[in-house]
Amino acid sequence: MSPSQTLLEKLWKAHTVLQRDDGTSLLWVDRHLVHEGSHHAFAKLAARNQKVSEPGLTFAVVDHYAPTRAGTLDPDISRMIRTLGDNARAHGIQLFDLKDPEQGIVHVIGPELGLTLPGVQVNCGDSHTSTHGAFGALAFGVGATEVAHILATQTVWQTRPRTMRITVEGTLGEGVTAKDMALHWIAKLGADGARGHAIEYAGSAVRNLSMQGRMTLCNLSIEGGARLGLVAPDEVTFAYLEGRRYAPKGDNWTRAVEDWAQLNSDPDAAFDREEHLDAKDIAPTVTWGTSPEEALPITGKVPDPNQYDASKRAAMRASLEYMDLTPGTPLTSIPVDQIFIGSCTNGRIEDLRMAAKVLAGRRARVPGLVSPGSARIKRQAEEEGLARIFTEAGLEWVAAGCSMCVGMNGDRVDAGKRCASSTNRNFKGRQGRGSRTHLMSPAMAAAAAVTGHLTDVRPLLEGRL
Ligand SMILES: CC(C)[C@H](C(=O)O)[C@@H](O)C(=O)O
Ligand code: SF4
Repeated sequence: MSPSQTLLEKLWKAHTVLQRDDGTSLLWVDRHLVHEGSHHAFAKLAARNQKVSEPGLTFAVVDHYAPTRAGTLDPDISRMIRTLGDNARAHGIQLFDLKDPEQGIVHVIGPELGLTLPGVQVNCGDSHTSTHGAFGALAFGVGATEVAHILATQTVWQTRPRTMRITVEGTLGEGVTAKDMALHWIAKLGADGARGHAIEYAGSAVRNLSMQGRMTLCNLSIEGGARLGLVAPDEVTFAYLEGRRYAPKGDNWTRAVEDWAQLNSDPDAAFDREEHLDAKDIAPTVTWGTSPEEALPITGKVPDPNQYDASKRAAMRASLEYMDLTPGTPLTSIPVDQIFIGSCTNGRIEDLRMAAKVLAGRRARVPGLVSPGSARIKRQAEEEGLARIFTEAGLEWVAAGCSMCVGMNGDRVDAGKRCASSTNRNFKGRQGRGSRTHLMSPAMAAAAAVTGHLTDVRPLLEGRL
């Protein structure tokens, strides 16, 4: 009998083509996803006169620069989009461009198309590739040099991360979501709390999450310093994938599900680290600073650096200054200028449903943008009447893409403005030079839209506000 293994160890072994003496493994890549940022890698390939070795396993997606409104494109933006298309056509790669009915953010459409499956290795030149781990896929972001290596060989050299398990037991309260679970653990362990580790999420609170919630959780693994996130596949995973365009069909489906059901950590497998959380301790959480770890329950106050460890004070003061916040201010008194709902973190149908539940029959006091994660989600939200709820509330309903998560397509937050955002990064200038970002769930962003300041969504959901 082989010794007990964690899910990561099983996946790693299954993809190892060869191992170097220093412990680095050459891994086989089953799905290589490329977005506009791949142009450096394609240029490297061209300079060496190399071809893409597995064009059938490579998929190109326009997302970072995707315009979300009609109108003339900035020449630099259209050049980025055109370059991706040219590279895809030159190498015979399937392209999901702006006109494709399946267009969207790479980490949203991979799962929607059934390209992301349990047990496969997914790589992309993008840190939030960790999202796909929600399916029990070995999925991690790589840099430009590695993208070129994968294009040329369909393999990547990688050191195996250490293993870590975060177990969350219990039931999340009303209005508390996977986003809050993620911000909660990152606040507790720190933005590099999981550095060098692959996190497997387990426990009843994780099992009870939908695939959308699991994707949100795995997406944010990176913001806590982890290399990747994983959730062992189960019935919820299989139900999500069945019938998807690239998912196995017929007998292959039946056989695949039998195999996938084996993809879990053995009961007595040892992890390098274990963390345990209780779902009932998790409140709707918002960030107040410029790192995802600078997060607190919405019922809290802007922290006073003097009450924290000396090693933290300088960074906290810098965050407070950038965010223009005073210690002791209740978080719910912080006014916002605008809101954004979207991104690969929280731009899926369930996220939009939650936000719409808060906004239904209400008016937003501040402007805001709602950008679905994909064209498919956009159609679904329109059919379900969610889009109408957003526009009737006074928010702008736009096309799919990374949009205001990173502002590369021109959807930016102006300098000095404060945005309640369903995204994953609140770094200085992330949503535009001088912009101030408060991260939260889509429901919480919707609540902030209704009141014009950071707000606990729970009374709104209960109809008490
Ligand atoms: C532009 C891209 C490479 C980047 C990433 O790696 O994640 C972006 O998607 C982000 O979220 O910051
Ligand atoms: S939506 Fe944001 S986090 Fe996700 S890939 Fe795009 S820029 Fe990165």
